[in-house]
Amino acid sequence: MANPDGGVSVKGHITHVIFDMDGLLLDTEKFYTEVQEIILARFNKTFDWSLKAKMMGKKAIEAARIFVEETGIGNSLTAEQFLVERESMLQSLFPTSELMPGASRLIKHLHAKGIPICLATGSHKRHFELKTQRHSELFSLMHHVVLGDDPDVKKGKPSPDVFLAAAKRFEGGPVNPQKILVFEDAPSGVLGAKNAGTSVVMVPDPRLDSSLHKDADQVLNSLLDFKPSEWGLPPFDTPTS
Ligand SMILES: O=P(O)(O)OC[C@@H](O)CO
Ligand SMILES: [Mg+2]
Repeated sequence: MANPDGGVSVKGHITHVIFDMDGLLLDTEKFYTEVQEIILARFNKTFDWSLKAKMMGKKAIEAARIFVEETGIGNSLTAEQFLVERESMLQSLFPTSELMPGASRLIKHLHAKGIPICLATGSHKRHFELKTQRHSELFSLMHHVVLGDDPDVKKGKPSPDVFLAAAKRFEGGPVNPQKILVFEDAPSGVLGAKNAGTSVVMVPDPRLDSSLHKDADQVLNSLLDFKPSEWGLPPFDTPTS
């Protein structure tokens, strides 16, 4: 559980780290929000953060079904049609993806200290490639990447599938989930990681209702605020650690 002051109540000796991608390492959630607002405007409806919270972190088709059902537009637009409609807009936005604050510093630090790191995202391969094309050097530091369309990921977050597949593929895996720390921004992702038995640091968008932080072991405003030593990980070399 998260402490109100953002402190750690569950300390563990972490040896491996799993990163979420969208909204955690890359500032891509804003693209989904933008295109969903455009589509809903056609139906004279508005997109809000309670719906956003239900969609984020999920596989594309799962999020699409939630979108058409919750907004009540399902009779006019199917989940499949919604995905087609948003695709051309997303394809032009994704290559402009930028890193979230502190993402590069943390990935490079853990890699330099020999901590095995990997990625576990709901994004499928085609979108992953578009989003990371300007950041291939950084993402190449990941030991492996598990994508939403991976055959081992039968169900998207909050199912533990993507995290269990990620834990299995580390050198000498499967790694004991108690030794793994997951970084997530989405409520479904935090729950998926807990369902896999790992510890979770949540870095939520400030617009997300704080009641949705409750399953995380630690809640931070930014990756820049992460203190590796609180989790038994090597500290940053700079004084800011
Ligand atoms: O699991 P992440 O990397 O957040 O990706 C999910 C994404 O498809 C949008 O929410
Ligand atoms: Mg995410």
